[in-house]
Amino acid sequence: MALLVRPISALDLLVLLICVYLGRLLILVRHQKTKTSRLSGPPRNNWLFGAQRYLSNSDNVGLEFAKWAAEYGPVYEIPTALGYSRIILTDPKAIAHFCARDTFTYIRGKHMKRMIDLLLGRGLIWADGESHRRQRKAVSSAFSNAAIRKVTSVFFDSAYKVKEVWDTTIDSSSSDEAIIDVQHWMNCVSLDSIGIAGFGHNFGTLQGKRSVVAEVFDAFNDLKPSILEIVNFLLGPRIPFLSKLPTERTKLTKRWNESVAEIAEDMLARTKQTYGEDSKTEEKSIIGLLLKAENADTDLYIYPEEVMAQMKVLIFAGYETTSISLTWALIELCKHPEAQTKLREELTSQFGASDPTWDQLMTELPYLDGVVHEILRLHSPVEEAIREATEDDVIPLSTPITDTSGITIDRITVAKGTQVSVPITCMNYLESLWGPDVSEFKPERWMNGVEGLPHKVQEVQGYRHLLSFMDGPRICLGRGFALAEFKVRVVLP
Ligand code: HEM
Repeated sequence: MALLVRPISALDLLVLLICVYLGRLLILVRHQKTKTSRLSGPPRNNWLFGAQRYLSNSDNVGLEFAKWAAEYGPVYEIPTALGYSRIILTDPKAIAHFCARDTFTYIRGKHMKRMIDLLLGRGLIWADGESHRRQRKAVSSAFSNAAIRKVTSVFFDSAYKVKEVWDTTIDSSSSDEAIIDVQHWMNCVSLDSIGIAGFGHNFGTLQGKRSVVAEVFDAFNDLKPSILEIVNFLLGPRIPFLSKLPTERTKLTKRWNESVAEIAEDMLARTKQTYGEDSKTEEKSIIGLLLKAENADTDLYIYPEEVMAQMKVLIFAGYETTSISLTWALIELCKHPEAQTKLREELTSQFGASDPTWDQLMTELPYLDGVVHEILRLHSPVEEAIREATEDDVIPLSTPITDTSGITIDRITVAKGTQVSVPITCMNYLESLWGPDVSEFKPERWMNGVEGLPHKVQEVQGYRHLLSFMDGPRICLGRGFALAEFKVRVVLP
């Protein structure tokens, strides 16, 4: 009997590969489902994208998560792409457990790390575990209170420059009105501040200088996502090669990398020249500390390729977060003239026409403090912290929940590979924590210190019981920098 053997075609190979991929996917999904607690959550209406398409079209993801928390309980799961799901934690004890294990048991997924690598290199935001600990130690002294105290004058200088431009615009307007693009100016303030205070480099955007870095950021924001990008965003975590597809975003990422690398190399060269090998000059700037760390004799060793990455991280992390918060501060103050009056009274009664020092800004202006924290609560620029479990884990809960089989549980099991998330903005919107006035702009709620906050809120760990800067090993490194800049900007509207 003759056996007909057909050569394997490319199509056969493709079908085989797809079958292997889907088979592996099924096994993984099954493994996670059997080892992870069965939690309630919104239904899976779309197998391909799960709830991600719905969330990416939402104006306020925090409110969506808060709505689901009210419906399904403080810990629930949402469907994600290709049959997977993500656990959402709003229970304070569960979040504390998660944050304490951040960078070791919970790390960013492979796809996210690849995207960070392309954009920022293998610096602090990319690193996990011991590598993260070492890098963080190397740069954290640059953000000490003593360091921020020294650069507060930079924030005042930038604030005065903006005030001057705005005064001129208003004075030269022929009518009673003048249109000011607040977001644009807040971007300039943030970029110039991080440049001067962080690296001694003046981007000069407040003086109207063109900055490629700012242009690339603007282009990123204006980018209308192509089909490829949407597919990469939604399916990339499960189909990693999608992040390699050439898109407009990858072109912009390349431009951003080149422009920052150019500035960074220039800064590195200048700083090395200024400090010199044996210079006794005190190192104040972030770049100075990074260079010090580049010397292998110190215990703060950072590899040369990480120095550049760290600089990208600082510009990236410090630029838009602060400018978004500053813009929201001005919007809320415009909507609440009574808050403006209270702020002015507090300032003029204590300091007249002079500028408060860093210490006074931090401790002697309770209403200003309330305004700043209320903005951070209502308009947190970072929406969610998503991680993947590197091992099976058990997360304890402060409030028992009922799983889908009707059993009451006071801890949940999480299988290796499961996505777990802290929905930062949602935590700030939960009526169950903050009370019925949760959506109101009320600086007064911060006036009696953290003891004045509702008891439930006090169960949340983190800076002032807010997760806007996250918590644990990845808590925002620049929070002191951001708060000082924020307060200076709000006292000089
Ligand atoms: C209002 C302003 C800011 C907010 C709300 C904010 C919030 C955050 C949050 C939530 C994270 C953690 C993200 C995650 O774990 O996924 C973070 C990380 C970080 N932030 Fe900020 N940030 C602000 C301003 C700044 C500024 C001005 C700088 C620097 C000058 C900065 C530097 C960093 C760095 C370096 C990290 C990474 C820390 C690590 O992975 O160890 N941030 N920030």
